[in-house]
Amino acid sequence: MKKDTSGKTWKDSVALRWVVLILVSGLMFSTYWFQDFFSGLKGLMESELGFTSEEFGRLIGFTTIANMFGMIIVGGIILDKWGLRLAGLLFGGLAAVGAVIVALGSAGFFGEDKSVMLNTMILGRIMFGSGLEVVCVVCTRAVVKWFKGYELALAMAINVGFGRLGTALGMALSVDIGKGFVTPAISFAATLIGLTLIMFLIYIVFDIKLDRQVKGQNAGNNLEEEEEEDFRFSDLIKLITNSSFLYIALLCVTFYAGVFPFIQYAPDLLVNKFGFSYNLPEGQGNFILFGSTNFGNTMVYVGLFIFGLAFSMIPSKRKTAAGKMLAYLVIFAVFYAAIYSMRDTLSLWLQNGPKTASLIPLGTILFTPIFGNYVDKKGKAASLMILGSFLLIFAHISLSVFNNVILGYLGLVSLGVAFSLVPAAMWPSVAKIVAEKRLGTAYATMFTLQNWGLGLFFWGIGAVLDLANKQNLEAIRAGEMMYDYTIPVLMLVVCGVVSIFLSFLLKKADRRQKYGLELPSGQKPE
Ligand SMILES: NCCCC[C@H](NC(=O)[C@@H](N)CC(=O)O)C(=O)O
Repeated sequence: MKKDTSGKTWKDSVALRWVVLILVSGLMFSTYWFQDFFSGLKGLMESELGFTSEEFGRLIGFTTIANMFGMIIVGGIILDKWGLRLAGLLFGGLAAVGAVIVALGSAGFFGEDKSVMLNTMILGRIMFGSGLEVVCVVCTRAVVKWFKGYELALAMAINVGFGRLGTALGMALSVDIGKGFVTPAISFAATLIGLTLIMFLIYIVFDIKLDRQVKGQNAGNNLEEEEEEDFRFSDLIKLITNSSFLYIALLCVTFYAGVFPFIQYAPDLLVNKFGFSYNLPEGQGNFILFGSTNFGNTMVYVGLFIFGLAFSMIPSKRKTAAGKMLAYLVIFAVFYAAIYSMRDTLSLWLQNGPKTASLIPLGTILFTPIFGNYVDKKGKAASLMILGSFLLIFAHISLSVFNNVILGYLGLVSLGVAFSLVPAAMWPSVAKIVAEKRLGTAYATMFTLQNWGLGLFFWGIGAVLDLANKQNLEAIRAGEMMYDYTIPVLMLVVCGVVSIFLSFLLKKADRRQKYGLELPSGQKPE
């Protein structure tokens, strides 16, 4: 093979970096899809499989169990020892096998008794959940490896954006994909993980090449290879005794416990509380599905939108003010035309529970990079976490105690904004508090704690829902009454209140410890 003597590596090429980002983000897309798509199927799981709300909650809650007891730490250690290629394959594979077991369990492959079906599906979800979180850490590491020194914050936001897209599409389309049945929707979601594992295999080829190039460069320049530090328990102790890290880790638990579990129940809440539907009227509103008459139009809009976006991203030095204005104009016009031409479809979508709820993660794809950019340029990360926690409280109050659909929409919007603000401010702040070589340990610790909150509320909302509606369960199952979601959602207000408290403590600790969380990226406190 010819030796590259240019001194450049594949990560110095913009095009190759973005190809790598797409290849790696595939696994984020499919695992987030599988994590969240059950939310659109809750009604169907009750009517087809006979699951209660508690059983639905148990099924999604158990996804976190292995992670609560150290699976992510084990994954982190394996990642340190074997590298991200093997760890990605191993944990991506585990997620895929778990997903297949869920699909087989739901089809009655292991037995048609309800408890056998539920337990085998739970087993599959536990395996899937163990893979999911380590996959998230592997993807973050891969993005850092290729984008450090380049567009790291943007790449991270886009990587999480792929995950959110998976969540949104999984929620919105699973009922249509299943065509009234649970198993086809699960099989589709499991197949997605398999397909994106193939994308990861292609990524491995790129990764091997980069490693060889870097090794060659280092040998040529007589440089030592940059060693990443392995996971150490002493690091963990150091981390949790750092008050800023402790507050941000606890905030990660309470904030995400108020969001991810809610998303699993949001479509069902909209159906039961505000009279939304689970299904669209026959043959209408599915413009996004392949083969529909509007598919061509949609693709034209998507193409133009990408063109505008790409043009606006050309560095300002190489672009005139008029060019910049033109790019924004293209984006705005395409957006307006798309919304206008899809108005009939959209009004149908806004009466459908899963599709309306999917707008929460969909909105974050746009807003997270915008807030991320604000944090990079202006700082104020701790203050934005306070604001995000406040919006979380507003969202849950307006979706629980009031019975007004407009307030309900406002609640969903503020939840979407909070879900963009806090992650955009939180994850770069962790990188300010923790030294880069300890970031792997920091993420693994935060995700482990986070899984305790998630597990509790994934299950807890379903269990409290059954409990609060105990007198009417028979009538609800017979379709004569609706679930009352007031108490389960009101519980989540507590998550918002504790989050505000923690973000204030974080801001105060940062003033003392001087990590510069309120300052723009790269600026250090005096
Ligand atoms: N660079 C870190 C990105 C984390 C994004 C964050 N994901 C999580 O918190 C995961 N533990 C959740 C999961 O995988 O289910 C997010 O905002 O999605």
